[in-house]
Amino acid sequence: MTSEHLKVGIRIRPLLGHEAAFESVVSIENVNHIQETTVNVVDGEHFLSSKFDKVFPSISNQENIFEFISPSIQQSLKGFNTTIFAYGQTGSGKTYSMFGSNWENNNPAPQNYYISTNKLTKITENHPLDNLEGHGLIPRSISQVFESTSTENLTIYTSFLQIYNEKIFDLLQETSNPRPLAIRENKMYGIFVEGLAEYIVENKNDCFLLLAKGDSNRVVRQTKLNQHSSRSHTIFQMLIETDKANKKGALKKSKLNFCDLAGSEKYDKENKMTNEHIKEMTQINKSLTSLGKVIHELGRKKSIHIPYRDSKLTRLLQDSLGLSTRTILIATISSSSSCIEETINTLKFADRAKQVMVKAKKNEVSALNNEVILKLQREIQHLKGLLNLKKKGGIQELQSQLLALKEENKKLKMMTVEEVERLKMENKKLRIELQNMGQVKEAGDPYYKDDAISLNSSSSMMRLPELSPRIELENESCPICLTPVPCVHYTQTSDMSRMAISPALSLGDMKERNTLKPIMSSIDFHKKLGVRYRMKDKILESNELIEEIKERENSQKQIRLARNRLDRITQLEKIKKQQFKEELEKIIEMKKRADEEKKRKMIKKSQTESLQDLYQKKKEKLLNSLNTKLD
Ligand SMILES: Nc1ncnc2c1ncn2[C@@H]1O[C@H](COP(=O)(O)OP(=O)(O)OP(=O)(O)O)[C@@H](O)[C@H]1O
Repeated sequence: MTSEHLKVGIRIRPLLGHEAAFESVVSIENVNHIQETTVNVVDGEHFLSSKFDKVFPSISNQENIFEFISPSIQQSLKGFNTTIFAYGQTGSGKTYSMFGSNWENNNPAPQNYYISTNKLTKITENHPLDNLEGHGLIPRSISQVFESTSTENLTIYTSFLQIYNEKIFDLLQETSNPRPLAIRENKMYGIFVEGLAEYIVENKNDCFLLLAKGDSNRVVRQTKLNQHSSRSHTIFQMLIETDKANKKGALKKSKLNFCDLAGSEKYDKENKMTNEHIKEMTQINKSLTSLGKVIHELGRKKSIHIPYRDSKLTRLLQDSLGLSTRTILIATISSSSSCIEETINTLKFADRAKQVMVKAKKNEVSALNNEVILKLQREIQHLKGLLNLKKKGGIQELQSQLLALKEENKKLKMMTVEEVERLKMENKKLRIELQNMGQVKEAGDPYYKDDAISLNSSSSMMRLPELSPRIELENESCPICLTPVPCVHYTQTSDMSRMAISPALSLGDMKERNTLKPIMSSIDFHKKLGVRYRMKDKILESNELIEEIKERENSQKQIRLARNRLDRITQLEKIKKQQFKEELEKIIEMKKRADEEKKRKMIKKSQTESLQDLYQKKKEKLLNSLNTKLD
């Protein structure tokens, strides 16, 4: 384990057209391409001079910046986790540095670079992916990963996410109605995003496609300082796993993260900002403040509490900040006097970041580690089971696999490194076989029906086995992320009675994107990438997701039925209660009326009696008076 400072490079952006009226306030000491390490920001009111690992003048090109991070990319292939950050004010050149001009404005409008037909033809005819000039750090790193090592014995998983308004979204999803994903943590995987698609990539073209796909899904908006300002933080990750053990019998595993942060922004008093824009700005500034606090704490010699949980960004990057990860910060600044305060703030942040110590260590695990072997065996069991089910629909076959696996477990203690490698290779082979099967609709395949609806003629999306009609689809929630469909895992089709699932990226969808044509031109659009999803307690393969979904759907159906029954009983109870209440009210009313009647009768009776009494008395009185007169 080696202890080192977080590496910080400062990139100065040249003055752009809209800054022509302003002067440059940023200067560098020792202006030559090797020793530039001190940057000065000076005007009548401000003075700041700070030293960093490297300061790139505005004339630097993408190659110069890449040279700064390239050794760390190489290290990531040796098992070191590596994170590259771009931090800076909005419009200062973060996305330009990370992605490069080739990738600018994918969203929403095509970039001039590509519309220029001469250039387009030229780029397309030659090797478009080798046109390094317009590539930033991410595409250059991808090229380095694939060019500097044989990937035959590597498995590389790629994911791409954005954090927008404190919610995490998978940028490699099919749906137009994305749903937020949750951060989870467990012993097996550390911190991870549940249900995030991790595509298996075999070459740089696969990676470029994913990068382009994700980039086109990113939220952008026009700000005062940037016409296409990124409004979300993005993390593009390559998870590199070796399939072959090294001389010491160890397998390596490393994460390569590229984090393009959204730019901090000040309230624009001149132009009225929409509520949505203000909300975005507040969330961006808040999460950048959290990042600043975490960096500040990490930079202190004795820190009691590091507030990783204050924002999704810091929580996600928890194991990439200050722990066992090589971290490089590229802080981008504008040299314009109009941005001086923001530039000073960025440099102060970068200054704090350089105090952070990281303890980079190789992520190696012995190939003979029981957990590794068991995990591989379990995966093979899963994959074989899925293949058998697909090929024969044979449960018996699956059971015999299980027996064989138990036998294998007995031999666990006697395993050799070669045998573990064989397991890894078998694992990879099975996954590819399974992946290929997913593309083709096979005759006699129990999962596919001839009349299954076509989702997209150019797409090779996998379909769910035909399910019973699902008319209440709109209210359905996804069994994976438990949010209403459509979501990352489910794509809603036009036919409301069926559902489609897209476990692998449909590259066919990319075909029509004008902006990406030069990059896409040499790519096999019908290729299908394998994908896995990390869940709370396991990893799901693309095909396995179908089983999982069926299972969850079944239990969800049971829950729904039970809920319906309960609802009906409650409803009945309510009706009965109402009826009882009405009956009771009727009886009370009747009793009241009877009482009144009785009373009335009694009154009448007493009135009649008193009348009779009076009559009797009068009669007697009259008789008496008559008798008296007669006497
Ligand atoms: N080093 C550079 N040389 C030439 N142009 C640059 C450079 N850096 C940035 N630009 C240009 O400046 C503009 C803004 O750059 P960019 O979009 O990369 O900024 P950002 O920091 O990512 O902004 P936001 O945070 O708003 O997304 C773009 O038009 C880009 O082409």
